[in-house]
Amino acid sequence: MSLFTPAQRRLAAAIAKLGYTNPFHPQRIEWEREILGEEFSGAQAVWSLQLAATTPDQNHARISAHVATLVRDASAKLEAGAKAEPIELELYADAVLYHLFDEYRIEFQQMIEAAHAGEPATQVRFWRKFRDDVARYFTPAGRELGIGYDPAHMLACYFQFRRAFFHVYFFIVGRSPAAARLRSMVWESIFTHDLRRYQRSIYRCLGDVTTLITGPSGTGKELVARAIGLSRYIPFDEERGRFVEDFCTGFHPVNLSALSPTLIESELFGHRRGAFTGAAADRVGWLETCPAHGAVFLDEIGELDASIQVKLLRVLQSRMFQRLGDTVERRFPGKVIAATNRDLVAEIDAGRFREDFYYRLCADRITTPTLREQLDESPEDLEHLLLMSAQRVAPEEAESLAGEVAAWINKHLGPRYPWPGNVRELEQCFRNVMIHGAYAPAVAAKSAGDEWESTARAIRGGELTAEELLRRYCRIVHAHCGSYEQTAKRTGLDWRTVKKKLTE
Ligand SMILES: Nc1ncnc2c1ncn2[C@@H]1O[C@H](COP(=O)(O)OP(=O)(O)OP(=O)(O)O)[C@@H](O)[C@H]1O
Repeated sequence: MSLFTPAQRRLAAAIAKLGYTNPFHPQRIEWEREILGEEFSGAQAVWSLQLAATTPDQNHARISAHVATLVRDASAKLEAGAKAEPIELELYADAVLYHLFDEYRIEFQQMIEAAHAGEPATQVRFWRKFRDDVARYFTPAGRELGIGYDPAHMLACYFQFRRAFFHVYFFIVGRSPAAARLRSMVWESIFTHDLRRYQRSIYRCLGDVTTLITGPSGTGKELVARAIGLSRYIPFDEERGRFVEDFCTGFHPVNLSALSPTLIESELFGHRRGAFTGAAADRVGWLETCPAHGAVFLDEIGELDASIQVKLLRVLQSRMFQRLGDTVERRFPGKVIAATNRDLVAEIDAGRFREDFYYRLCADRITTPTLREQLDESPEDLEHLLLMSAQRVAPEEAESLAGEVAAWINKHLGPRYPWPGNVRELEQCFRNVMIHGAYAPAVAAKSAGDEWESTARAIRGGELTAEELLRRYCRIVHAHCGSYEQTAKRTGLDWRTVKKKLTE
């Protein structure tokens, strides 16, 4: 007896693909469409938070119902003693994994929300039930099917997927392809592009890989770092029925530009009493307190003193460090996430950033898009982001408040305003308009806007030479991107040419 009907087999094959797809990649929508055929509804190109949505996403609920029926039918056959081909068992296992993830979605979500409200997120009350469910599907009527599975690892992976989804979906807002690419990149940074391989083996070592986030100020680099840091794999201890660490306590941001070199060293490496003037007692640094499954976030890494770059290079290379004034070798067990709005390539060129250090940082790179870039692709994101701000302060009248601020922006700043301070500036603009009924942009912002207006006028009048046009275009793009590297990428020029155009 075959485990599936031909239609079920097709469904199981599609589910196996959907279950392992990056949920923030447009491919996911294609699989959903393939599975649901005429039942598919909606035309969203990418999956993003619908702040003003009145109807929930129906596709997911429909697929879940199909998978539940498929799993129920197949497991009943297996319980009745049906034999299945290895390929069928593989498809069955994938469908069960998808189904169980769905079944426990709410429990995981509740754990995450409770953790954000201050409760420890280690104890798993539903562990025994989960383990029994897994056994029921994978050893029907006590029969070994030969499907290799470890319920504790499954639980750890499920919790990680749920956390990653939560931190990426609910916090990185925007419907533009640029925002979608960012969410997709963050997901890859957590799970790689091959989720099966990640679950099999890579989950053990991804903490050794440093993530470097670059992008202009106010574009969400810390948001991205937090999403990655709070979504690390945390093993589940089945003896004690709890996760070995609390994910909420595993993210340590250190703003390197706010501290003197000595303080940075002391914050990161710790010190011994008397190591420097003012070191009255021993101090344990972040590299030492960071849990094995946590992360230290080094913000503004481009500002780091050369002598500390050397020390950190050693940590990234060998994972070993010493407290200031101490000779004992200690091990850093966590992950490093670094961010900068500086153009590190230009910094290397200027002799301010070590090349060898850069190559230790750049194994996993993520670039955050400017707000202008997002609005160029999806102008309605302005209102969407304003809605996010409005919901924080006045949820009951968020839509009208966001609409009012959007109208003010369109009237007074115009739809082409460059937003040099990015989403952070938009948030400040929102507050200013809400409080004072107006917002005055900074001088730099105005001049970037003026540059655009005067260039547009000159183009319309056919007044510019090709040289001057390129120079001005580079200046406008640079005002949006904030770095030579990004400007070069956007314009297709070499970054040295960009630099020359900007300084001519
Ligand atoms: N895509 C986004 N979705 C939602 N909020 C965002 C997004 N990008 C930025 N923000 C918000 O903008 C503000 C600034 O973000 P964040 O501090 O992460 O920026 P940053 O790039 O680290 O800035 P800096 O380089 O100045 O440290 C935060 O309130 C953050 O929540």
